Amino acid sequence: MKKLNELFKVESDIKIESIHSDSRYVRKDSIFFCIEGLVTDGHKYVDDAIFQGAKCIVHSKPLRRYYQGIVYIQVSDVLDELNRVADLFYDHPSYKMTGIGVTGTSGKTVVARVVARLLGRYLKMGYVGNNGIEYGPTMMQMTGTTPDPICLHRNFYNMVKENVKGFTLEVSSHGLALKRVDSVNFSIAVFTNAYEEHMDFHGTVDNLMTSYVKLFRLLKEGGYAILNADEVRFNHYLTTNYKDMADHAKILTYGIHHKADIMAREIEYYIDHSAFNIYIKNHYYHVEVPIIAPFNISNTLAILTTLYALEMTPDEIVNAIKYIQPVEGRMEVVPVKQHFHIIVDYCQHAHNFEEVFKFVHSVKGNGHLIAVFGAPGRKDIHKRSKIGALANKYCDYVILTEQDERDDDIEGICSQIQEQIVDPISVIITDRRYAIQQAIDAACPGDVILILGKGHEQFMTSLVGNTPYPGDKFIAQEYAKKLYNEQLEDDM
Ligand SMILES: CC(=O)N[C@H]1[C@@H](OP(=O)(O)OP(=O)(O)OC[C@H]2O[C@@H](n3ccc(=O)[nH]c3=O)[C@H](O)[C@@H]2O)O[C@H](CO)[C@@H](O)[C@@H]1O[C@H](C)C(=O)N[C@@H](C)C(=O)N[C@H](CCC(=O)O)C(=O)O
Ligand SMILES: Nc1ncnc2c1ncn2[C@@H]1O[C@H](COP(=O)(O)OP(=O)(O)OP(=O)(O)O)[C@@H](O)[C@H]1O
Ligand SMILES: N[C@H](CCC[C@H](N)C(=O)O)C(=O)O
Repeated sequence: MKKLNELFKVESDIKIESIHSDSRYVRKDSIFFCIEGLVTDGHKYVDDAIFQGAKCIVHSKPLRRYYQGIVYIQVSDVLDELNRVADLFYDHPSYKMTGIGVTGTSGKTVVARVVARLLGRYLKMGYVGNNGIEYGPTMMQMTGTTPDPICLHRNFYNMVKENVKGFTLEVSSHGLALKRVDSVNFSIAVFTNAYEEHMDFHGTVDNLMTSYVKLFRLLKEGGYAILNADEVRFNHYLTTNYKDMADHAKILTYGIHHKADIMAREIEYYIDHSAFNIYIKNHYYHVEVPIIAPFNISNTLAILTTLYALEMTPDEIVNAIKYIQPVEGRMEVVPVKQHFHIIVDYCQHAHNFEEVFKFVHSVKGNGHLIAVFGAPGRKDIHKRSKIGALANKYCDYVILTEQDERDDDIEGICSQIQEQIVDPISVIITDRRYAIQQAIDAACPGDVILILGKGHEQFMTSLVGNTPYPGDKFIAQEYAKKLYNEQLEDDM
């Protein structure tokens, strides 16, 4: 809690209990920040906020009415002010911890989650990202990736109270563009990869790249920039658009194909693990990880390079590799007793589908590839035909199903995907649970079932909002177990 005159240059010393940018959550004795959004404008909700108990309004446009007893503060950029005040209100919490930001199109969750878990073996760590917010006993689900500054600093404040020493934060390109992390102190910034995605929001590749570069500008003086040597295009963009980065940050690189500080070579891929030689500066080791697919080797290198930046020795890093486990819903192999494989993955973009299909195709031997997936409603509609064409190229059987329908139409979405599927047998089973069960019923020894798109998520977004969903892994595992036991009984 702070007095208003500790947050702004004003006379009023009223005690501020909380800060908000959404009028629907405003509480008594609070500050309301009016944000101009893409859908609506926070300036419209000032009266609601005051009715709910706001005592101070921070705005950029003239307001319709001004009430007695309310402090109005007009600024040129409310988001900048929100960042400054959120950080100050919560006592600069991110400066009291080691902040590790992870950005890029794909792999943020894997890298941020595993780094937090590996470091969590030595000290208290926090994690904020697509799989939720986690520190000490706190575990919250989230629907997005990077929260707004108020949510971030409130959670950082609670982390400091819990004696958390460091955090990993997934920083989306949206989060960077919409100034969600402008007031966060980052000691390490990690880059995974850049694909031409989210164009509906960014408009151009240039805008997307500019967003990613911003994380490196936010690095504290002398912090570490961890770059993927295989991402030649982004590295070029970064060095031409942030020319003096090397004067402010220490740079470390990782790579599978290009020369880097930390490299993986002689990689062997299997359906349930990978083996490779790792080169850390002038040290060399042979390692095995229960992590699958080429992109996850790249993620593993990003993770290990982060440990290196935190001054772990090569021997300590190699020891830490033993504790790497797959992240929930990210190329997660579902343990079943049958002789087929089930993998759950959080494919979001067409390029994710391509890489996952390609990988499974290359390791599955003579088995069939059975895929269960759909596409979300009202989002990236061009993706539908692309993933249909990819399924046509790589799969043997395809079951199209629901995935976050919103106010769209599942049958319609599935049909748009199905139009591109000519060779493999494809069916539409809109009930996702039944679709997964059908795939398991159809599987023979050696086959691989890929259940894509929902990953770890335990909700389904429909017209009425999020409704509970047990999760792809749970449904698959339970059904495979039931089937196995029934077969055992039949055989007896
Ligand atoms: C494009 C985007 O990021 N939009 C976010 C943004 O919405 P917006 O700017 O359109 O806000 P708005 O709905 O127009 O409202 C404007 C302001 O009025 C306020 N308001 C609104 C209604 C009301 O009754 N009272 C009120 O005060 C809102 O709280 C807001 O401050 O601010 C909202 C409030 O914080 C977010 O909920 C919303 O995220 C939406 C749900 C979203 O889908 N975001 C996605 C695209 C996103 O950010 N995804 C990335 C990950 C992407 C990836 O890598 O896959 C992420 O980091 O989550
Ligand atoms: N390094 C990578 N390169 C390409 N694809 C990847 C990489 N890592 C993961 N993927 C694919 O992207 C999916 C999402 O991975 P992850 O959740 O780690 O990414 P993210 O950056 O957090 O994505 P989002 O912003 O959509 O939540 C995985 O399920 C996998 O299919
Ligand atoms: N199952 C979710 C995924 C959200 C992915 C998130 N990264 C984003 O796009 O904001 C949906 O399709 O709505």
